[in-house]
Amino acid sequence: MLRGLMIDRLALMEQVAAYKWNSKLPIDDPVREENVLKATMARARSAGLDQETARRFIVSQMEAAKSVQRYYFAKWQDQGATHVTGASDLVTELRPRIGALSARLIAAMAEGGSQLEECSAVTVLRPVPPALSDVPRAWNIAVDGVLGEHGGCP
Ligand SMILES: C=C(O[C@@H]1C=C(C(=O)O)C=C[C@H]1O)C(=O)O
Repeated sequence: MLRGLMIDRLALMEQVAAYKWNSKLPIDDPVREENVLKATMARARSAGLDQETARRFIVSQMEAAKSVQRYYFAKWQDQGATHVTGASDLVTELRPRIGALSARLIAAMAEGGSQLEECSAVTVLRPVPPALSDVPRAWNIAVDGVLGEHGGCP
C-alpha cells in the first residue's frame, strides 16, 4: 500500500518535468513545497501521525520527486529536445493528483506506522520498482524518508 502510493507519486514526475520543460519553468517551487508541507502536517495531526515522522517523510518524497525531474531535464538537455509531448497541465491535472496521493500516503503512514519499525519493512520497500528503474537514486531518497532509523537492520 505505502510502497504502491510512493511509486504512483514518483511516477507522475516525468509528466511534471515535461510540463516544466515545455514551459521553461524551474524544477524547484518552494511556495508549492511549503503548501504541501503545511497540508501534510495538518493531515498528520488529524490522523494521529507523529509530526516529525510526517515532516521527514514528505520532505523526502519531495526531494525524490525533484531528483526524478532532474533526471528527465538532463536527458532532454542531452537530446536537445525543445518540446516534450504528452504533458498534462501542472495546475489543473498533475498537482491535484499529487495532492490526493500525498493525502493517501499520510493515511498509509498513520495506519502502517508500527510495521515500519520492523526490519522486514526494509526488505519490502528497498527494491527499486521496475517503473522507476531509470531513477534508482530517487527511489532511495524516498525510501530513506521512511526507514531512516533502520540503520542497524541487517
Ligand atoms: C512536483 C513538483 O515539483 C517539486 C516537488 C514538489 C512535490 O513533490 O510535491 C513540489 C514542488 C516542486 O518543488 C511540483 O512543482 O508540483
